[in-house]
Amino acid sequence: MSTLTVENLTKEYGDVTAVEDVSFEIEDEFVVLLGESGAGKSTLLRCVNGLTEPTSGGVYLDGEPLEGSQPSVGMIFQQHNLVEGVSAYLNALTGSLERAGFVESLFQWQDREDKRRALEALETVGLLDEAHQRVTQMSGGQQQRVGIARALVQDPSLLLADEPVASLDPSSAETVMGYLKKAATVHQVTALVSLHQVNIAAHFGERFIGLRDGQLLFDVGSDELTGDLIDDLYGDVETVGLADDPVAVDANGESPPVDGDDWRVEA
Ligand SMILES: Nc1ncnc2c1ncn2[C@@H]1O[C@H](COP(=O)(O)OP(=O)(O)OP(=O)(O)O)[C@@H](O)[C@H]1O
Repeated sequence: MSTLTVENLTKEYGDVTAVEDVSFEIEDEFVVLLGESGAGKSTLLRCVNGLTEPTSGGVYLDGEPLEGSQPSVGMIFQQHNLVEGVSAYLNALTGSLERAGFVESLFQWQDREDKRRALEALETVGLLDEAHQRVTQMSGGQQQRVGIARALVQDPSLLLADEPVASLDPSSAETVMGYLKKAATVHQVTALVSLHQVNIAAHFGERFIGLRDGQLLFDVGSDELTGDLIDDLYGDVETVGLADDPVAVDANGESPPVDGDDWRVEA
């Protein structure tokens, strides 16, 4: 398990401040990043994985500065970014490219260890039986699970996901999130996942970081995520079924339903 430290992070695009002086530290947790469209979630994740250079502030993994793309950071995108026309297995195997570099990987692909790791990752996401199926013949949810497997093959110590289930129907979204959480747990990887579906966030998150207009609005545990906080986060957006009680657990200590309209923010 690793510790991610985000320290006074600011990112400006010309006159637009996408992320403003955000600080937090996460360790051994499955953390959900919440915020409406334009709140700065993608920019924050891109600064953490080195795709975007911060204007000021820093990002550290286990105390070491994270600069540029790092193999220790696995990323799962909304669009799966898979290699079309080849199998789930070969796509999972490309995760080793991130770890070893392209030329080395051409040789390493003969490496039993990488092959074993790819099959193991596909098993983690429940796709071992489909390992040799072409990804273009798979559903959106299955493709995203291949994306998770690919990130695992990279052997990261930090897993980032930017709206990983935004394009999926509620049932597939729940399935994919279940596998994502399992992947983080089994591989003991700290995870930071941006989501806009509050119901799914409440079901899977262990901690919630809310961004509004680029600023950190809240950083709370699952028993502190209230309807009021969600209202603050989404402003005028109507929330359905959110009480003042914590949304992550009900009176019986149960998580709210993932399906169903209750708990969902209506855009
Ligand atoms: N490359 C860029 N150039 C200029 N402005 C940008 C760029 N990327 C993001 N922004 C701006 O920064 C702000 C935050 O955008 P960002 O994409 O990080 O938000 P978000 O919360 O991820 O939104 P969404 O959920 O819609 O992706 C927005 O005002 C956006 O227009």
